[in-house]
Amino acid sequence: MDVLWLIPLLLVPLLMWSSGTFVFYFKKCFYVGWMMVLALLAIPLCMLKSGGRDVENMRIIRVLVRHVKYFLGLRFDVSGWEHLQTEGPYVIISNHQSSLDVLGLMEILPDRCTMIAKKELVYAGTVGLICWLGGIVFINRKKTSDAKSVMAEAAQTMLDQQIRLWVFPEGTRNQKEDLLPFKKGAFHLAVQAQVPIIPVVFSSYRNFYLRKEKRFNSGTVRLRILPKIETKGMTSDDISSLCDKSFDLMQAAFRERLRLQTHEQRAVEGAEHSPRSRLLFPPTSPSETCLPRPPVPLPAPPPLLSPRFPIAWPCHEISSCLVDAWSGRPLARPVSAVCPDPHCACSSSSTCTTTSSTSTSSSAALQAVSGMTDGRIDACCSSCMTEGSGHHQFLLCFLPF
Ligand SMILES: CCCCCCCCCCCCCC(=O)SCCNC(=O)CCNC(=O)[C@H](O)C(C)(C)COP(=O)(O)OP(=O)(O)OC[C@H]1O[C@@H](n2cnc3c(N)ncnc32)[C@H](O)[C@@H]1OP(=O)(O)O
Ligand SMILES: CCCCCCCC/C=C\CCCCCCCC(=O)OC[C@@H](O)COP(=O)(O)O
Repeated sequence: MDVLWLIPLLLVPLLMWSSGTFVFYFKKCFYVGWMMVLALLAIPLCMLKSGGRDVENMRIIRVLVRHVKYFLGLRFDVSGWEHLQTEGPYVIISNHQSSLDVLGLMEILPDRCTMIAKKELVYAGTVGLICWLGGIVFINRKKTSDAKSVMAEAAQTMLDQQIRLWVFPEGTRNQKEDLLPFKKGAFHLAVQAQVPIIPVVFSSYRNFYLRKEKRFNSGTVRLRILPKIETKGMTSDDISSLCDKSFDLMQAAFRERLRLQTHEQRAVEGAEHSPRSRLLFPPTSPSETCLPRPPVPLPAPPPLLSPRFPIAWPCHEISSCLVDAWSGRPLARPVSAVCPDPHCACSSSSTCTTTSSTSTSSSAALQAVSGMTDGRIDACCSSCMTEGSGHHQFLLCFLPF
């Protein structure tokens, strides 16, 4: 009889190992259940600390939620911290893909910051109660006039109590490849309070989380905090342009990251198909460069296949040639220069050559175009093009020392 209890214990790891769909539901249920438990723990702590609804309770919630990412196999890589070093109140806006956004939000949540949320959330059991205790402002999205007056009140409270507010201007969850058009509330809020807006872009979750396909793997979310947008002196006439400007900035950052993710995914898939050679493949379409490129050999990845190895991309497609696959940071700068290599066959039918040494002529070429001196040219010739003058140009990856 005792042995029967072992069956579900064995079954769960077996299903986790064999079924992606099971992993998806298991992780989702765990997430919701565990957040409910954490909220239950947080309620008495918040009551003891503040005696009721208070934005300071967000500190407790933040501390309690920070470890949840480890259970779900998620990493958060944050850039632009300096943009959050702003005194006083401000409005943070970010894209909204899933309830998992709460984990990223808690990674960077500044002090005295709470959120605007749909009113339905207040009924979400212990989570609803903890949201209320954390000072979350609930709005009725179906009644614009109500939402407007609640937000006008929130603008005043921001100033009176030095509070920061986090708004999801898409107004709903969105897992498409592009952001949804922004609602105007966040911008009215910032202009009414005359406080800056700090945009935060979450990278697409599609590499690890696909709701429709029922996939929930491990993955890294990149959070990019963008420079603040001032609203001092703006009036309601400026709302539309402020909204458009914010949207354009965030959309550009989201798309740029998505492009990198696509390359990363392709490179990883490529590496999986060719584990011994670890080669990167030329661009997908021959028209992307003027000549076929040789595959660029990658250094051996460390044991256990950590993705921390440089990947060479077609330089002309993105703003950096070599990207650290782990952090996404550029390792090298692409520079357009007249080809310094006398053997470079950019002009004719054969392939572009690559060079990994610093030759005098290439240094001179680099200095001429970029003023950079201390560095090494690597993985050169990602694309070559013939200029009107007949000079053959190509892109160099410049690795600063
Ligand atoms: C331990 C456990 C821990 C748990 C932790 C939990 C953390 C929880 C995190 C929770 C995360 C939860 C996350 C969530 O729950 S996300 C869902 C809830 N959040 C939102 O919906 C926020 C974004 N929405 C908006 O801002 C909308 O604009 C609102 C809802 C306000 C109106 O919606 P509507 O659809 O109507 O939008 P519209 O933009 O077409 O506007 C229509 C007109 O109104 C004008 N207008 C708009 N606003 C204002 C204003 N303030 N003052 C004056 N005027 C204003 C506007 O200019 C336009 O006029 P015009 O320009 O066309 O003439
Ligand atoms: C009485 C029990 C009710 C159970 C309800 C479970 C509620 C979820 C519980 C735990 C999840 C953890 C934190 C959730 C906070 C995230 C809120 C969220 O992401 O709401 C979605 C909202 O932004 C947009 O809603 P729609 O996409 O328009 O829809």
